[in-house]
Amino acid sequence: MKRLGYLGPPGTFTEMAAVNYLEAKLDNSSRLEAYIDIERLIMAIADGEVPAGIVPIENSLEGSVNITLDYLAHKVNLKIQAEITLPIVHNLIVKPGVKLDEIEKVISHPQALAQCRDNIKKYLGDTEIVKVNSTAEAVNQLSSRNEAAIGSRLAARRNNLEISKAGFQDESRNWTRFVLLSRPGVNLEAGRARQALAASKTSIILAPVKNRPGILHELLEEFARKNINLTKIESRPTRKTLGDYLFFIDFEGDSQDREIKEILKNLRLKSSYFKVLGSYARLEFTSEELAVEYN
Ligand SMILES: O=C(O)C(=O)C[C@]1(C(=O)O)C=C[C@@H](O)C=C1
Repeated sequence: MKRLGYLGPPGTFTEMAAVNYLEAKLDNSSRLEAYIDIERLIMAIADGEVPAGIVPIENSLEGSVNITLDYLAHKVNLKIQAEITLPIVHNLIVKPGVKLDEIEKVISHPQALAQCRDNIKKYLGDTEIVKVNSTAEAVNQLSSRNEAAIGSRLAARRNNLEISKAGFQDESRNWTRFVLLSRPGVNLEAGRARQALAASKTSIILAPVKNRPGILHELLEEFARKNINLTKIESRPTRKTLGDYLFFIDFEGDSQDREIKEILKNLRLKSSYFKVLGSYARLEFTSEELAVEYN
């Protein structure tokens, strides 16, 4: 692959996904390139500035990363080449020696702030909340004793900061799903890997032909009839009319399988918008399995 874009700067959880992905692929020659926000990274892949990139797409506490879904639906034609799932541990990070009652402002990425919503209230009350492009940007920005950032242990260590509270997310079990994106026609999954990386999941986006009773049921019945397990269904606005939706559907199986090809053909006939985002391998890491630990 040689160059792999990720949501940076160094110290983000997306960097952790990228490093662990390359390690699983036994790839020690690709260079990581940090992009400061998800929008810029996705456009850079689409424009051919970087051959591939890793972005967050869903979290177990806060749900979808909408910017990623919306760009994949409306702005670009990219393929998902792999899925990487990681456990996420957030930390409340401060200048050395700062006590909780000194903190007047908390800085982080909106997903991280949302994953820690209850604990922010519980420990910091009605503190000011500042949203930035990534958790690592928040940690890098921390400049006074009245501020705290939410981010990775690695980012705290790199900036010589202190962890005031580890495991600051509202539920101790917390995962984020990331996807590896590239332009169509690129096959990044060939080659060596620490584990078999066969395509085992497919993601599509569709809009039903007509908004009428039972249409969603009809579409989903295609999967039920062939005993195909759906792993996610999510709706996002079409951006045309209020009440019109695109459905993002993930399911188990490879779009090259005969049965799945047939399902996709039938769905396409019943859709006014239809896009296959790709069939891809899933890499799921537990904290023990992470080759590179950022948490
Ligand atoms: O800001 C980061 O560190 C990221 O990698 C982004 C991101 C996200 O957008 O979901 C990744 C993992 C966590 O869910 C929190 C933030």
